[in-house]
Amino acid sequence: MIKVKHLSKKFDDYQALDDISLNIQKGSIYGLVGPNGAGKTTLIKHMTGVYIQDEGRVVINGSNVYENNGVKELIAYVPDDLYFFPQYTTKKMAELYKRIFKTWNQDRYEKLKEVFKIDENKKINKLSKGMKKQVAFWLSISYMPQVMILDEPVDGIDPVMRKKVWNLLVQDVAERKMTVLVSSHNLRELEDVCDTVGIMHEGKLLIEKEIDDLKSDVYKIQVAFKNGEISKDIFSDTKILHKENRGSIFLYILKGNRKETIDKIEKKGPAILDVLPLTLEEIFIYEMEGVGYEIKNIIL
Ligand SMILES: Nc1ncnc2c1ncn2[C@@H]1O[C@H](COP(=O)(O)OP(=O)(O)OP(=O)(O)O)[C@@H](O)[C@H]1O
Repeated sequence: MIKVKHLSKKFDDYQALDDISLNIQKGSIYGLVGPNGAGKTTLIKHMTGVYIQDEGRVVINGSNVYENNGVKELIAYVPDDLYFFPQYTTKKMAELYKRIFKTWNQDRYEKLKEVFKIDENKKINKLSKGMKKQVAFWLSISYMPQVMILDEPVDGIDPVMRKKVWNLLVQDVAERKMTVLVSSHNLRELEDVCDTVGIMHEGKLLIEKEIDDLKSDVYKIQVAFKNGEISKDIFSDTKILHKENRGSIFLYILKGNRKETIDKIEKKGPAILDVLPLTLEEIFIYEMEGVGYEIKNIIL
């Protein structure tokens, strides 16, 4: 559905995107994560046809996006930095959308009044930051887009409304195979909704994986041996992302063949061996640590 092929972009001498390729399947939710300045918004602005790339292509439904109104009509884009016409109310925006988008669904817009509970006659610019985000999402999902591209969609929205926004998104993906790309720093919430996650760093895509694979690939173990030693050959086929010890108990974050490594440890007869699940947030932190983006222990 969405293909980004070898996309590169420089702002003057700064390489903001460096040979990015990614694939998003129809009817799936792709989570784009990365530290501040990684290039997420820049990538999104190429995917929505705002920026023109230096090299590469963005293809949606088989066609290039840039300067292609036919393709852009399929996409709803909720940017991080929202803009609304100064005098417009939500109702007036809905009337405008109705004229612009053939797929506008008035019935849905009306039904979602119950969900968003925002006065549609109030000027949008007079609403709070979180309410503006809600309005942007409400209007976008009411024209039944085939693709939704969302940059920090729940930033500033309260927890109850955030849950409702995610639920609406998941519902449209399940019911009408909408395709979603969402950038967020809220990894706990992304983890619940995404099928695939892409981790960006310094303009590059470090990792792109289905979330289930990502979680089975990176794992945490707690291990202890009676003699207190761990032979190095246990980890010969695996990458140690992180290691620490509390007394004789060692905690490892490992990446690689889980079964082989666990088998090797078990053969050595450990006193303790626990394999613990990792959250997406932990995976992100350890992967970033692996590329030198460390979380230093700061003592104040
Ligand atoms: N229009 C621009 N002109 C020059 N540099 C830019 C421009 N837009 C972005 N950049 C630079 O490109 C890099 C990537 O920025 P971008 O906004 O894409 O990051 P991001 O991953 O979305 O970050 P955040 O999580 O903070 O929103 C940054 O170093 C930024 O300063």
